[in-house]
Amino acid sequence: MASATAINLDNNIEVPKRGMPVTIITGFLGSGKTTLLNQILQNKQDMKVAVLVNEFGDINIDSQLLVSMDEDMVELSNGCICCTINDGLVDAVYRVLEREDRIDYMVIETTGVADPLPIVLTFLGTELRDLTNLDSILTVVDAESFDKTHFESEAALKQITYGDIVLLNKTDLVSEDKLVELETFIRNKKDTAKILRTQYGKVALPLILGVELTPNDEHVFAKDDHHDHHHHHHEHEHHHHDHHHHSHHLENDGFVSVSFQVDKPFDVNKFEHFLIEEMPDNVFRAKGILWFDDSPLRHIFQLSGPRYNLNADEWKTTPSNQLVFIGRHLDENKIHSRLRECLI
Ligand SMILES: Nc1nc2c(ncn2[C@@H]2O[C@H](COP(=O)(O)OP(=O)(O)OP(=O)(O)O)[C@@H](O)[C@H]2O)c(=O)[nH]1
Repeated sequence: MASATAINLDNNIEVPKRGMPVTIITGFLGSGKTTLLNQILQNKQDMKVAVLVNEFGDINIDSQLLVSMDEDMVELSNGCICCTINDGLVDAVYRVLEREDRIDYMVIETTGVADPLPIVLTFLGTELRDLTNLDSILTVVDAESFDKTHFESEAALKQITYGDIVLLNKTDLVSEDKLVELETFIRNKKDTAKILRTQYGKVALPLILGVELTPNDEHVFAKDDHHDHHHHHHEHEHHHHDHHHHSHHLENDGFVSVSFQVDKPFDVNKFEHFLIEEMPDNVFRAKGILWFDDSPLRHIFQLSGPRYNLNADEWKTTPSNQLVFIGRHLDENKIHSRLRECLI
């Protein structure tokens, strides 16, 4: 734990002087991590927050959906942060630390299929240990779709095990009984976790930032590290410039991503038909920024489990279509050909 005296910022978040405080946001696909990040950015007041976003997929959709893309924002490319030796992450953190303007806090959003341990060890077990102060690991849980099988994903369970704070999110979609059942499950996995119920990630920031909950000792974590990362066969080599490889990780509990990007608009009726009639069942998560020929607006598409929605806002870039689908055993050719049929 950091022992340094804390400075009190206007919004009462206690930020220690020693090392830049870092919060890691983890949580399964579609649980509400980006939504939480937007809550933080909207309520941070005068605090300067640097954001690192790591996405599973070849296109950065999340970073385009954050409320501010201003200068205090840094984007971490879709590289692999599944490994303990994690130069991309270390470099991105250095870029933040070396900035001339003041940065008070760093928040990292991990991909939904990531085990957070390698990221934690990057902060506690490298030279970053002296420059940063890992404040807490926040785990966002989708109260509607999480159940005891945790999506047959080892990563989903690890995310809970390493969470100092668990945000039980989407409480609007479930009964009190289900919430109590999930809280019991979470406590059984980690009895010290602070559980907070949330809707759309709304939570008072002093409850989640500057809380100094992560033990500042890599040995607490390192005992869990052996079987996961040293003996675990990586399908990909570290071709940091070869995006195609990164979209086909086999180590992500079988989850793969398929991306589609094209500079032509969709016909809205054809796309709706695709959405309702042709969306493969094994797509667990999809998101995109959509361009329809009959609309001057951009449409934000979100699909998570059984639910999807489309919201319109203004284009901030030249219109184009960008979509990412995530699931197990996805047929890339089929998804691409169906989408091409939706184009004008
Ligand atoms: N009903 C409901 N929907 C929510 C809530 N929080 C988030 N959502 C919706 O859930 C969907 C996924 O939210 P995101 O914040 O993008 O989830 P994520 O964890 O960043 O997803 P990945 O980037 O795929 O890992 C979006 O459509 C959100 O609007 C909530 O509390 N209630």
